[in-house]
Amino acid sequence: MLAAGAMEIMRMVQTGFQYLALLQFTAYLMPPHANVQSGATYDYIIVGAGTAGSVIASQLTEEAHISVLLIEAGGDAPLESTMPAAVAFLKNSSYDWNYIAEPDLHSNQCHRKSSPEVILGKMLGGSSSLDYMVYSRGHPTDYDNWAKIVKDQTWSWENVLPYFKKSVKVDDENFLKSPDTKKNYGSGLIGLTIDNRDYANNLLESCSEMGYDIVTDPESSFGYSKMLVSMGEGERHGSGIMFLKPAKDRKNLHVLKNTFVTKINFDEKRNAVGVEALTQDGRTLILNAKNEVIVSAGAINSAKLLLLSGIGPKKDLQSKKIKVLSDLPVGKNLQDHVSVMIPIAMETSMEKPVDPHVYLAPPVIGYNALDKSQKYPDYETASFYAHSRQLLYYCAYTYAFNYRICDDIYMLMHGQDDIGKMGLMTDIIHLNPKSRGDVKLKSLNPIEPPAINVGYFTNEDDIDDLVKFIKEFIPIVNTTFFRSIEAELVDTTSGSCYNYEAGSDEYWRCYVTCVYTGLNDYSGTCAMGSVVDSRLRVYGVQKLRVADASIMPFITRGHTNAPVVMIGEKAADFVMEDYKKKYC
Ligand SMILES: Cc1cc2nc3c(=O)[nH]c(=O)nc-3n(C[C@H](O)[C@H](O)[C@H](O)COP(=O)(O)OP(=O)(O)OC[C@H]3O[C@@H](n4cnc5c(N)ncnc54)[C@H](O)[C@@H]3O)c2cc1C
Repeated sequence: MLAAGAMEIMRMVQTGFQYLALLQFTAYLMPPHANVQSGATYDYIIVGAGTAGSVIASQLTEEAHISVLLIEAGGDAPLESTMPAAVAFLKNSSYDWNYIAEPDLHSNQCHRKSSPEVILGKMLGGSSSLDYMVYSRGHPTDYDNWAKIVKDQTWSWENVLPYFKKSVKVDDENFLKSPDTKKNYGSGLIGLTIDNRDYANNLLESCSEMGYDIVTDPESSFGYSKMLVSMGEGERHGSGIMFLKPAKDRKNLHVLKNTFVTKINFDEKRNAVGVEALTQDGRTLILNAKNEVIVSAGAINSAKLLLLSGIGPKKDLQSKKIKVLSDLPVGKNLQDHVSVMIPIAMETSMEKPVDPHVYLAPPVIGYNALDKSQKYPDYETASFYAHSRQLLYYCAYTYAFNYRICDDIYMLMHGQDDIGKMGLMTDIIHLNPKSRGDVKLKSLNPIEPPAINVGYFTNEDDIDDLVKFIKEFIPIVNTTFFRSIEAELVDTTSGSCYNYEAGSDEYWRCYVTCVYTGLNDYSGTCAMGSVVDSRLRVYGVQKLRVADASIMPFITRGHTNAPVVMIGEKAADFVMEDYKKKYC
């Protein structure tokens, strides 16, 4: 069992990292743990020091007279979270919430478990400390659609673009000189790096041969390019370090680490007045917010906390005997991107030593639509060159497919000699899935994980769409470069789809429901327009905002980290504007 061996190695490396964490290499990059007593009062309490929470805390504490308590269930982000090549190791560690979803419709076919893993960062920086760092903003129409939902222009593309620009910088003269970068980048804290390794050029030539545009800026609506990743000087630029490091010595920022918020407290007029939290050593703290509580616990845990606090669907809350403060569809509308892997076996090549400061594999990204006259893309291709041995790790560990499938892929990719082969692994990603899941409470015990129904393929149109996207992509193996190296598509289903004629729609439908993966871009559970208004205030109560991936009414046509940073920046502005109206 090759894949089982690869998993053992992954676990051993993780154990090594656990020991390294005892040395606290990253502590100097983050704010210290605050000494906070039960009963203490702050101007604002932020729940979750993740992607959005770190941005908001950093922006609010720029005003020295505003006190902020930032409460995070995890601790400091560890050394491996800063190293781009170690990106995969944090999954299933103590820095992940390690949630398991309810069984879904198809996972039992080719995955090791019949329930998908739900990966979420549990540390300063949250999921931005363990994500794959692909920088993408989504398409302008995403935000114009959000604006339509709330019937005002607060979230139109025109009004979110300045916030995207504000948080990032690109130190690459050639990239910025190109006409299609459209002056879309600013001089913010998060560095962005274009991976310029030559490997990618052959694939880009093949895309051009297929008639697709080659662009410099992956943020162009359509086209294929080298990937932009949230990295600077060879290190991950996640929200935790990039936003909290500059704020770490501020006297008005108090960070409670390893502390789990269990409930939002309200007064009799439904004003949020603070939270209850559980410390690592089992103490319960009652903490007060003079102005507001801001929930930034991510799409799964924000929904859970609101439900525990009496904000959610009346019927569900009453069935759990929770007093209903506001009857809202909290937890509904859960969305994620789903991808299907397409490996292509390529030329023989030597493995290169791993450099921890280089992105794990040279990547190419493409945005495409079946209808070429359409203004927005409906699928993305994220392609990585990797050695067959690396692919074994992706298959078994990252994608959690069953060992039989991973062993077969490895044998097909690796070939007969000891050197092994390079492969091109492409994730075909549905950018606008119709399927929806939900988050519900399993019990009243706040420590117990919620019931997460990821909902993949509950709308079968998503399967049909993916079949069409795959069929449009795979002729790439017939382009000049891939023909010259005798590249071959690898059947990853390990016999599961042999009942169907290879290449038929039925075959590809079987393929899709075998080797799909959710991308952990969870969003939509406290959606704007149904749970929060366009200034992210929760309907039916006062002094409570939600600001994180949960507020997206529709998932963006790209990945979700950059949009969440933008949401954090905008939320901080809303809070400051309201503060100034009240006090200035
Ligand atoms: C494995 C993986 C790979 C990804 N790859 C990419 C990518 O390449 N590109 C991209 O753009 N996006 C990617 N994403 C998605 C992106 O990282 C997330 O959408 C985004 O970071 C979510 O931000 P957030 O603020 O909503 O939540 P988070 O960043 O998850 O922050 C929530 C924080 O709240 C804390 N918290 C939760 N509950 C409580 C509580 N009760 N009390 C106290 N604290 C609490 C959590 O510990 C966490 O720190 C990936 C995600 C994952 C998991």
